[in-house]
Amino acid sequence: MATINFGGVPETVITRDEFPLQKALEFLKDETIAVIGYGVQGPGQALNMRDNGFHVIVGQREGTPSWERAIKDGWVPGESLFSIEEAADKGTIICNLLSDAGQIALWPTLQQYLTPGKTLYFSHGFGITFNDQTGIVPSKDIDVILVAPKGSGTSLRRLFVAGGGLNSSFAVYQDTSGKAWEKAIAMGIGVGSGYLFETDFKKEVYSDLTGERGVLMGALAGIIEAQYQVLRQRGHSPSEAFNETVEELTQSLVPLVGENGMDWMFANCSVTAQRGALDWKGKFRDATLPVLNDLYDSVASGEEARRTIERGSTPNYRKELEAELQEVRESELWATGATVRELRSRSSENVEA
Ligand SMILES: NC(=O)c1ccc[n+]([C@@H]2O[C@H](COP(=O)([O-])OP(=O)(O)OC[C@H]3O[C@@H](n4cnc5c(N)ncnc54)[C@H](O)[C@@H]3O)[C@@H](O)[C@H]2O)c1
Ligand SMILES: CC(C)(O)[C@@H](O)C(=O)O
Ligand SMILES: [Mg+2]
Ligand SMILES: [Mg+2]
Repeated sequence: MATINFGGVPETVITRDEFPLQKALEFLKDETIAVIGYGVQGPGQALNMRDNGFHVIVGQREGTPSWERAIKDGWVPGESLFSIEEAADKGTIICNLLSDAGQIALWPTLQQYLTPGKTLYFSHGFGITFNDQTGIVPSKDIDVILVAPKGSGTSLRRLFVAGGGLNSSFAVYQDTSGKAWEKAIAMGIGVGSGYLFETDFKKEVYSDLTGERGVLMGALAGIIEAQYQVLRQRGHSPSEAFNETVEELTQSLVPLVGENGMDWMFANCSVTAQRGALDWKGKFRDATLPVLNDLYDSVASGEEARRTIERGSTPNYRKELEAELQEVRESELWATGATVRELRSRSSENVEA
């Protein structure tokens, strides 16, 4: 463990220096890690752990697109790819990576295989924190741990393949073995985390639901739509509106923020831009603070969980989602985006040629 100063606040984190992969492998050498669910996190975590040398099996519903994808990824039916029930039976660490709504439906099944001494692993505090709605109440004779990568499973895998790592939080909910804390860290290292910071199940789910509904996804998508609309209504072309709203954000300015911070991005723009952005930053913060507080209240009251469960449990959910995403994709804004991306790849081909 290392105590590191985060903007003046000391925090304890774990990196691969304090907990090397070899130590994680040694710690989990007798465990069979069963990754249940092969959606987005499932593949990222299962493949990273397999490549890191852990004993991993996958449990997924046969005949689904995810089952076929697992085969393409090298999981072998009957050897390392099983039905959910069989994998849960064989596994000693059961990674519950079904969708959060799917976890509710599958809980009565999964529960039967969580015999004393086994470990139940989550990548989200959702099921446990909102167990008045999910019914997920584990028995007292198992360890219950969490490792939550702070990003998409796709990024978790891409960064791992590129030799990097995605930061994750970790938490222990139940420690019956006396080893749950190290187990969680070893799993965190195994799935390819950069550094690990400790949390609890409730803080993980409150911050995660706020982040994805807020700046990371919901607010980002909303503010982009609003600015594009203003520019279009004031007579700007789709190219101009899209470039000034999205393309420059993703291709030029946000990478600079990621590389060296907000002030570095500001420092690399004109005085005109810096002055205006610094003047307007406060207005945007003040305008959105009440919305973000409403959002946090809605998370903390369980309302966001209720809506997620209600929508995510309908049999038509995937179809309805696809219709919503299609509407986004086919809007003028994002259709312009597709064309701009196309032109982007053409210009990089020209550079390579
Ligand atoms: N998507 C991410 O990158 C991400 C990031 C961090 C944490 N998480 C957490 O990881 C967990 C898994 O998320 P995900 O996005 O990979 O899930 P997902 O929505 O992609 O679903 C995962 C799998 O669950 C299966 N499934 C869903 N309902 C089912 C049911 N009723 N019966 C059987 N199988 C069912 C699906 O077939 C799919 O293979 C969740 O707790 C999520 O909050 C996800
Ligand atoms: C990738 C995210 C948004 O960080 C995750 O929280 C999710 O639910 O998919
Ligand atoms: Mg989330
Ligand atoms: Mg998240």
